[in-house]
Amino acid sequence: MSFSLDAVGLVHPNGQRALQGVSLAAHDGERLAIIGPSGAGKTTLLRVLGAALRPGEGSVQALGESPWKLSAAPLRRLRARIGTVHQAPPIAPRLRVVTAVLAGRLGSWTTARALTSLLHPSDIAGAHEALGRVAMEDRLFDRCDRLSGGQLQRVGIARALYQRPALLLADEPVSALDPTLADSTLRELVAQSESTGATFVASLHAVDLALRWFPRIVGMRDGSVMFDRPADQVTPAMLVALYASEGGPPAQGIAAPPAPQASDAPPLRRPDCP
Ligand SMILES: Nc1ncnc2c1ncn2[C@@H]1O[C@H](COP(=O)(O)OP(=O)(O)OP(=O)(O)O)[C@@H](O)[C@H]1O
Repeated sequence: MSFSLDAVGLVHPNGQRALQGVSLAAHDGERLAIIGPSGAGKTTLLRVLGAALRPGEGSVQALGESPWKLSAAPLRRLRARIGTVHQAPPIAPRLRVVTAVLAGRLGSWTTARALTSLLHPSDIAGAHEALGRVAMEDRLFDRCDRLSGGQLQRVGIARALYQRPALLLADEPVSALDPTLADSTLRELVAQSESTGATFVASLHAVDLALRWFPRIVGMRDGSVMFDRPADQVTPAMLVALYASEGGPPAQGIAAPPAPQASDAPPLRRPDCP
C-alpha cells in the first residue's frame, strides 16, 4: 500500500472545516486524479498525504509509515521520499533555475552535499535533463524571478522529476500552462511515475485531462469523497452532481479520448536530451 487515509477530518486554524471522514487508499504505482469544485478540500487532502498537515481526526499512513508517530529525523526522511508539485511553486525569486531543480534532492542528501550543491550546482546534467522534459532546458541559468508563471510552474515540475519520489503529489500542476503544454507535461509526469513505479496523485480542475491521464478518479466536494471510480465509469451525471453549483463540469471531459500510455506517446523532448 502506498498510502491510506482512514476517516480523516481536518479543521483549519480559522475554524474552516476542509476534510470530513475521508477514507482513501492507493497501491504502489497507482495513478489517481482528485477533481471537484473550488474549496472541495483537494489541496488540503494533498497536504495531508504529503505529511505537511496533521489531521485532527482519523489516521494517515504514507509509504509504510505513520507520519505523525515519527520523530523529527524519520519524518524528514519520509518527506524526502514524497515529491510535491505546487500550483505556484515556493521558489526563492533570486534562485537560479538549476539550483531550484537540484533542490529536489536536498532532503535525501547529506547536509554537506546539500550546502555544496546550493553554492556550486553539481549535477548540472541531471537538472538539464529534467528541465528538457518540460521544454525549459534553455533557461538553466536564468533567475527564477525572470520567468513567467507557467515557466515557474514547469521548473517546479522539473524539480519533482529530478527528485524521483516514491509518492508524487501534484496540486493543479498544469494550471498555468497552455493546453498543448499541459497535456505534454502531464505525459512526462505519468511517464516518470510509470518508469519509477511511483504512486501519482494530482488535483485537477480540467476534467478532460483527469480522464485522459488517470485510470482512477476521486470526486471531492465539501471536504468529502463523493465518488472513487475507474475513469471509464465516471458518468456525465456524476460530474454534473459533483459540480452542481458551478453549472456543470469545467471542461468537455466526458468526451475525452481513451487514456494513452505515456510510453506510447512521443515525448516533448527526447528523454536523452543532453
Ligand atoms: N490555510 C488555510 N486556512 C484556513 N482555511 C483554509 C486554508 N486552506 C484552505 N482553507 C479552507 O479549506 C477549504 C478547502 O480548501 P482547499 O484549498 O483544500 O480546497 P481546494 O479543493 O483545493 O480548492 P481550489 O480548487 O479552489 O484550490 C476551503 O473552505 C478553504 O477556504
